[in-house]
Amino acid sequence: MGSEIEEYKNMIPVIDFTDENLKPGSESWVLACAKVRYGLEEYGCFEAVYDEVPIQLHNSVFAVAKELFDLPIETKRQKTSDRPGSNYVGQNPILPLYESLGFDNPTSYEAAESFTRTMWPLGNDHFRESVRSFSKPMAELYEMATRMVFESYGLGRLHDSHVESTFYRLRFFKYRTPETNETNVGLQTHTDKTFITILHQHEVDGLQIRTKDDQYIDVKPKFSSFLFIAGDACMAWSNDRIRACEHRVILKEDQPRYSLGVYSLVNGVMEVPEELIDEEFPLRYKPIDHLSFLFQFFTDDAIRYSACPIKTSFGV
Ligand SMILES: O=C(O)CCC(=O)C(=O)O
Ligand SMILES: [Fe+2]
Repeated sequence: MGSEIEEYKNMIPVIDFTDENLKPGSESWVLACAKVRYGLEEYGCFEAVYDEVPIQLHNSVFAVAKELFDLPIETKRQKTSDRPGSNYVGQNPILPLYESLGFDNPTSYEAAESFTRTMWPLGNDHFRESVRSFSKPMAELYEMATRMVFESYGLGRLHDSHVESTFYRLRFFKYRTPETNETNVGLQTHTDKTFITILHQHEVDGLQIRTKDDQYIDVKPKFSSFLFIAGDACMAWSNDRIRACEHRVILKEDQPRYSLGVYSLVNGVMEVPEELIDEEFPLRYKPIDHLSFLFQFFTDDAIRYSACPIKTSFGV
């Protein structure tokens, strides 16, 4: 196993979740757990290949994403919620190319229908069902991959309760093409405030990951590939063993870019598991209330613009 891990040094690991031999406890499972952990500790991410999203579904979810962004701005602004970070973002002079919109619990019929009706008062079954069909395999991928993360630290016993307290948020992203003399930065380098984000790109590339030694690696769009990214909450849960993935979007092509993010957010309070505390990693976080962290991040500029918001909120 050691030598197989060696092969993954200096590149973002790729794990094939479609592999039939990938059953919990099998040799390939144990190897995949090691790769997942290596990817998250070294880069804050890994690439998951998962063909439960066939190309037809990939195409239809991006076709409806385009339909969504083609709606008038006033319609997109109708999406409001008291949950932090779930409103429409766009026409922001600091991020002129970027627009983003989404909703919580995308696998649920009621939640998907309610969002769809906010956007299309007469309904849009194709939108609702494409989004639900895409979100279901994303939830499966999330459960399998987080099981590997937990098991790689000997914390398999905590995984079921993690999944029970997790909910998902689906967000659609659009970047228009820059005009002459305009910036080509779609999104500045940042970490996500999520536990995990699963990113999926369509045709036009632009996503880049920042490495520990300040290099940027391009992540190419592939229809059956998903980038599994650790957010600030995962970093804190792991007591800083896992890096929150720093990433950005740079527009290089003369076409609008679409992408999708499936966010995982955790209800209730997470504590750093005692197995992750030792001399090298003494306890670095108080119990973390993820949703109150999100609320603080979006309402308190002192936290939002601090060097590491989750440490400002919950560091010991
Ligand atoms: O568009 C992408 O691929 C990434 C979007 C992103 O990083 C974000 O919205 O936090
Ligand atoms: Fe992000």
